[in-house]
Amino acid sequence: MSETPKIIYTLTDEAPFLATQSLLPIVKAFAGTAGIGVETRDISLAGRILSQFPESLREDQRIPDDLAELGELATTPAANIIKLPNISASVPQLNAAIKELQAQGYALPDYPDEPHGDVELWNIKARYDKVKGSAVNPVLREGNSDRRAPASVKSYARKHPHRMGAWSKDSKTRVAHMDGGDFYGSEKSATLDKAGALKIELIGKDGASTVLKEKVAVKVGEIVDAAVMSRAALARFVDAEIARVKDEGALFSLHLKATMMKVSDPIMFGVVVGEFYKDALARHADALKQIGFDRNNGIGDLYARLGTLPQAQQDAIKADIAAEYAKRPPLAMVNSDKGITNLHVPSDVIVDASMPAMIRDSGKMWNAKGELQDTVALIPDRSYAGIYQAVIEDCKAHGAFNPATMGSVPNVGLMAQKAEEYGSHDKTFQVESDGTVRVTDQDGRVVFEHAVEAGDIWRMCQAKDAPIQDWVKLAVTRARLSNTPAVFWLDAERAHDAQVIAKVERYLKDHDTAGLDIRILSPEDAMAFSLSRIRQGEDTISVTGNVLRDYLTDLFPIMELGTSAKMLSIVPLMAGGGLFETGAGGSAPKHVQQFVEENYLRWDSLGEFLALQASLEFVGDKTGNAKAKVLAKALDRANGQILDNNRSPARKVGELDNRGSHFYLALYWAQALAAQDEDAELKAKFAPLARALADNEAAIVGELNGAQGKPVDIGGYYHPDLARVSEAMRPSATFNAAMNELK
Ligand SMILES: NC(=O)C1=CN([C@@H]2O[C@H](COP(=O)(O)OP(=O)(O)OC[C@H]3O[C@@H](n4cnc5c(N)ncnc54)[C@H](OP(=O)(O)O)[C@@H]3O)[C@@H](O)[C@H]2O)C=CC1
Ligand SMILES: O=C(O)CCC(=O)C(=O)O
Ligand SMILES: [Mg+2]
Repeated sequence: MSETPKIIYTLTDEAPFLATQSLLPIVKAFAGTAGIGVETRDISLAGRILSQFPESLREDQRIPDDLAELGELATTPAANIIKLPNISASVPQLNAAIKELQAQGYALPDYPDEPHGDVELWNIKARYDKVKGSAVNPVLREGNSDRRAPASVKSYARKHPHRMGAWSKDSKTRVAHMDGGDFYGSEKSATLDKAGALKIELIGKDGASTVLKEKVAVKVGEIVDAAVMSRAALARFVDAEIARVKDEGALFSLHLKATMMKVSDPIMFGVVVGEFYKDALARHADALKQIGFDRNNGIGDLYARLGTLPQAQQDAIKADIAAEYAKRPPLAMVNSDKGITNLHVPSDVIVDASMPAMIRDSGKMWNAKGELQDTVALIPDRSYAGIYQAVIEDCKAHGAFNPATMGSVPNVGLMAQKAEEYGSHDKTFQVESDGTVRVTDQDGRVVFEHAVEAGDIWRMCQAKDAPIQDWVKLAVTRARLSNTPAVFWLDAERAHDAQVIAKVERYLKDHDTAGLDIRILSPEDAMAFSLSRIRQGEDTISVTGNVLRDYLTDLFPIMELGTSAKMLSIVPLMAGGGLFETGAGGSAPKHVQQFVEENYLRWDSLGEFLALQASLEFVGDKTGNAKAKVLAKALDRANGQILDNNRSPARKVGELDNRGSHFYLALYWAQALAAQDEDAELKAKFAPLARALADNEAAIVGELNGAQGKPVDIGGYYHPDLARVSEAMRPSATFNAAMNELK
């Protein structure tokens, strides 16, 4: 007898976690009718933290390491995981979560900023660092990524185009990047012909060696690369841009991925903070050192720590910062009402979402007065900055894109087994002294070396051969299935990409590509090509590495659909299981703020609906569970109806919100099951529910919308009270009673 099929639904953070408390009971009830078990695993930031410190907690407070369990599961054919977005915590977020948990009675240690020589503190820091940044996705993503807008979603967007800000030919908006001394310019890459282990050392000017990493296991055929970002060159670039942007009269903004690139990008963020506030920071260097200000955590860290200084000193520092602002170009704002700037917290402006939002808004960001203004976007490294400049140039020349007519750019992304930059954290170092970073193989041969200076960021990335083969295959399969041209976005001038191109050319030969249009173009050319097609209403598959996967799967959906929440995001796991990610965006902190202030949740769960449908279909294909297929087909119809009848969450109190959209999902799904004739048992089971929900539609929507409009206390931000959230998210007694009948 085969085991009961099982879907794992992840509990995460912020808006998707809140939404889950309303949606999950529906999912469990429906899936249960096909004998499918739906289990949850907690991979939230708070959950990840708690699981790391059992010895600090009471027995009843301890929780297992669900993420580690799912990481293992992902490498087996049994995996069927629905993964919602989670917080990739910056240090300020990590500290806030620890504080909240401590206040709730969890005796966790503080995050040690500088453990110095203390072994115990290093151990604590190491455990927190495991939880920090993008700690979840790389663990679960044991496959490559297939992200696209389903046909129904694309056709809805064409019929109901979202607003796109107009572009002017003389917009001052541009991308600023370095011209040398960056990762792009220094990258060296090699394809290894032997399995073994690499060693990373820093050789000082005096010839002494410091081992940075003793052993990096490598497989045969693996591509490794290493690159260095010069601290001095970065600082010079920032200084020059500060002056230039001031002359141009645009906003100054910085776009990094300090969450996912958790070692390198916070340091780069810190360099920009250091240059922007240079004089004030220098004048108060001693006091700031005393209070433990860390520029890598943003200027917000300074304000958070100021309180311990004498009032007069606080005032002096604030006055000097204000004086600094007067000398600098205006900063792009995250929240102009609260005075939160682009340089406050490294996790507020994240390049994948921030650049598309700016492009959607006519190339503008918010200034201190809360008005939109042209912006210079600093994306220091050249590896990917050019793609955004290409979009900006296209919009300046041809105007904004038109969602009613534009084509689509789905993505096939290389990400399995921690491919490329996003797997580099354990091989990224801020260099402590001038010298040479040298990588040698198991036979003592030098693989590559870089001359470095103190403060530089050196990093090494890996991309294994099997994932690359799988990625090429996935690209060809998608090109064939959708009969769409596919472009590999690879830059022959870039060391790493040159190695990948050789493999792509080799592995394409393993497939029947007759009649397919498959090309390899540099990212800038691929962007120009895809944009020219998009304007003709034509689709082009982007086949990219891990970083461009991230960037493009927010950029194109945000332009095409208004949001990346409506993306189908599938990860066919290499071991045969399935990982179904919901949407392509994040955990939407702004939505939580609105929810606690006015009990209105505008999170759109369409991504969850789409992922669930794919997951049910996967159960059906894999286990021959015919009922799962019937459920999946009916859910597909329900998703179409949600779109056609405009039952997605709106944005304001009084309108349908996340909970209302879940009610309509249940209604349409039940109706589709009651209407089908493939499975009589399901038909009989869902007919009464469909009737009850339809008969009570007005009452239920009245109860759901009636709850809105006042503050809700959910007992925490990172670790809210489950019972309170559940109560707030299920305010319709009529709906709850009808759902109970299904059991
Ligand atoms: N897969 C994952 O686990 C990911 C996690 N993250 C994490 O999410 C957090 C926030 O990241 P950030 O860059 O601000 O990106 P978000 O995607 O969370 O937010 C950007 C904006 O996107 C819109 N949005 C995103 N998802 C939805 C949805 N389902 N329904 C409606 N609107 C949506 C909202 O815009 P508006 O309200 O204006 O419509 C939102 O304010 C960070 O901690 C980041 O690390 C980020 C990306 C992916
Ligand atoms: O893991 C993260 O931090 C973010 C992931 C992300 O943005 C993406 O995969 O699109
Ligand atoms: Mg992303």
